[in-house]
Amino acid sequence: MPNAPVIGTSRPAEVVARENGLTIGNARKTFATPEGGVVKALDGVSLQIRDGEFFVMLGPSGCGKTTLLRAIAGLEILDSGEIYLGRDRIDSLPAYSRPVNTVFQSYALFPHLTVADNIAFGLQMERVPKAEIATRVAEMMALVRLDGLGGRLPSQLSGGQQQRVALARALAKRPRVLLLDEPLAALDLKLRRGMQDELRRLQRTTGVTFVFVTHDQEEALSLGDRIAVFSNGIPVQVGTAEEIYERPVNRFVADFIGESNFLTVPLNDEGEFRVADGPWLELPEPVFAGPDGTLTVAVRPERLVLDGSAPELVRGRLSEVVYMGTDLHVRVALSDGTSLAVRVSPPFEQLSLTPGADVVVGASPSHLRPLAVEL
Ligand SMILES: Nc1ncnc2c1ncn2[C@@H]1O[C@H](COP(=O)(O)OP(=O)(O)OP(=O)(O)O)[C@@H](O)[C@H]1O
Repeated sequence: MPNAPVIGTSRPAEVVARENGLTIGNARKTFATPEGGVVKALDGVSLQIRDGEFFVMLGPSGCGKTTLLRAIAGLEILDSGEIYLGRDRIDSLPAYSRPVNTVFQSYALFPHLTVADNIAFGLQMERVPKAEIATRVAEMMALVRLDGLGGRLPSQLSGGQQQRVALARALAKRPRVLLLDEPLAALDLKLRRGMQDELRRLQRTTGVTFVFVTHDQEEALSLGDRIAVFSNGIPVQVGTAEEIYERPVNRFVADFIGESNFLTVPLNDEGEFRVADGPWLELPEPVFAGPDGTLTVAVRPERLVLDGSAPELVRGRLSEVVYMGTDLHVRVALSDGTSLAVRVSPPFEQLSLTPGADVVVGASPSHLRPLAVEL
């Protein structure tokens, strides 16, 4: 009965997950520092990256992103943990026999080889037949829009074009996973934005799984199907750009991605909170208060309003109003001495927002994010 429905599965979820994508299980890596100390670069990382996904690893400098990328590539050996590609365990394979390829920030092109020869290099090493190499090089040059530049040396190309050669070279071997370590960091802002569009297009066209490391949160939000935010050697949150921006799991994520107001608020017996001398409000979701009876609520400046269009959060006095063209950056001083950042979008002319004016700050409950107490 080939078409009989399959009802349920007795296989554990992790076994099913491992059949596809890239699975990292409890990866640990420490380094001895020259000063005689020890750094935990990876402190028990578990991640499931899906086939054909644009996956971004984001975090501040030193949080372990590059170490994990290098471990996937085989350039770093884990102290413990496992890496699977589909059902195959790859963490004990030498780098050259893993079906992954890496693009570095430095491009690492061969300066004495032409663009076409740079792209062909890996294929020649694998003894791919000549005719096949020629076809694939032409295909790759078209893919990264470098037609006509095959005879040039890297030094005769712009930074953006060199980066395209590096991408073409890495994709020519048709890896299952392409690892990208801050590949756009050396480009100026405008070129960088252009290359981000290009990378998304390349990823969609080829269907290759991209694992992309960056410390630039805007880049991460614009590129990633999903993003892992790293801190101190572990991913603290994994989710879509929207999930991470709108529902950060803790203060670190709320602070690292975008801008947030962090309000320390008391909680009463009814489970309500208030900001400074504002009205008592219901919590949008139940959260435990810290030992001192307070909790932290995060709210984005652009989610606060001054025009009465959302329920009152607190009253205050404008202490600063900065005109930024597309919006106003405003600070509101509260009775308890704290100050709130608020972004006001146009039209703001009727609101008569001048320093010293009394204002009512409003917020919809769904935009208030109580943060779990960090133990
Ligand atoms: N070969 C090494 N020897 C000693 N310490 C290392 C080595 N490689 C990395 N580290 C340390 O391990 C930690 C994680 O480094 P890693 O390069 O993975 O961070 P990162 O998040 O990629 O940072 P960046 O964005 O600055 O590259 C850092 O504290 C770093 O100093």
